[in-house]
Amino acid sequence: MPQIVPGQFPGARPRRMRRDEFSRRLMRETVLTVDDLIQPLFVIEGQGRREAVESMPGVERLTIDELLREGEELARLGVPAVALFPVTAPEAKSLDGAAAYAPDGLAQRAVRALKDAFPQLGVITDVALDPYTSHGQDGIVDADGYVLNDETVAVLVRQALSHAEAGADVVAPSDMMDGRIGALREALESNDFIHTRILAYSAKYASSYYGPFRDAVGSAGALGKGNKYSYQMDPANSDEALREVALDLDEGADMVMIKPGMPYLDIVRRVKEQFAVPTFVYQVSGEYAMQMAAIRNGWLSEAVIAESLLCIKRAGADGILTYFARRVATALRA
Ligand SMILES: NCc1[nH]cc(CCC(=O)O)c1CC(=O)O
Ligand SMILES: [Mg+2]
Repeated sequence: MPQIVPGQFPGARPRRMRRDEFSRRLMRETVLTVDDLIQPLFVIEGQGRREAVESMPGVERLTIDELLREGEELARLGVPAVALFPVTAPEAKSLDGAAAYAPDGLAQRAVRALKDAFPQLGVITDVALDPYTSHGQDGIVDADGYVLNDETVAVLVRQALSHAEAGADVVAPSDMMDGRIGALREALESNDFIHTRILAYSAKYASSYYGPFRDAVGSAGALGKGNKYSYQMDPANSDEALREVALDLDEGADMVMIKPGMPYLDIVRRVKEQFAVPTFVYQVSGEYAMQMAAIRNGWLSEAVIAESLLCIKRAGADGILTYFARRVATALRA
């Protein structure tokens, strides 16, 4: 079909297809649906309480009974899964993060309660030690504060097994230790948790967009001026992400994740093109905070929410962890 008509201006009219809604709809390549959404939720001890997270307007920390209300609504809306992030009281934190694998810990109780009440709602748990360590790092540290790899992986294995025991459908290591996917897979297999999926935070960058999350789980104070540069990736790198993803897939990951989202969509595209595996993106707390701040100031329209998620999907994401999940699912159902 000749597109350019020689000697005529304009030579082609791509606007023809954009003229009417019917042809815009027919040529639309990407559609955001409820099936693409995962809702992260913060869990606290207690009963009948919701605490606002100041740097994340509209996001609350929930006691388990309130978590069940939220789970009911998300299940009703058809959101496929939630990702749980427990908040540990300062007195329960320790150097070795041992509270992470307590069989009756907050995370483990939250998983049990959700799976009992809403078996069809997928439950994803966070495998990492930062909510449980007194120094706010994702692992065990040596005398110089360096996060020890293999010692940390041993604890992550105990933590993941306690989540699987509680009924978690998916364990999601967000720590970036080397070799942890292989260790988790082997431990799950040899303990008969053959159905437990692993969502690997494979390319997790040392990002300043995590600030509001650290406020939400209370790891910001513990971490202080510390940073996570010795295990999370340098935002300058892209080839390194491909290597991390390749290793995690070899070690037995079912799904891989890139985090944060919007500033890292080139990574999402490279990963999806190279590996063609289930690829997830975390639209992180800072991305949420930025958009909410601008919307609340009247500087941006709330249409940016759906646009940002659509663009993440267009880049190659099969699913998105987003604090907007419930809001978007509600709008999509309307
Ligand atoms: N294991 C820690 C963890 N798990 C998820 C997030 C960030 C999520 C967000 O910002 O929304 C972080 C923060 C960090 O690495 O310091
Ligand atoms: Mg790795």
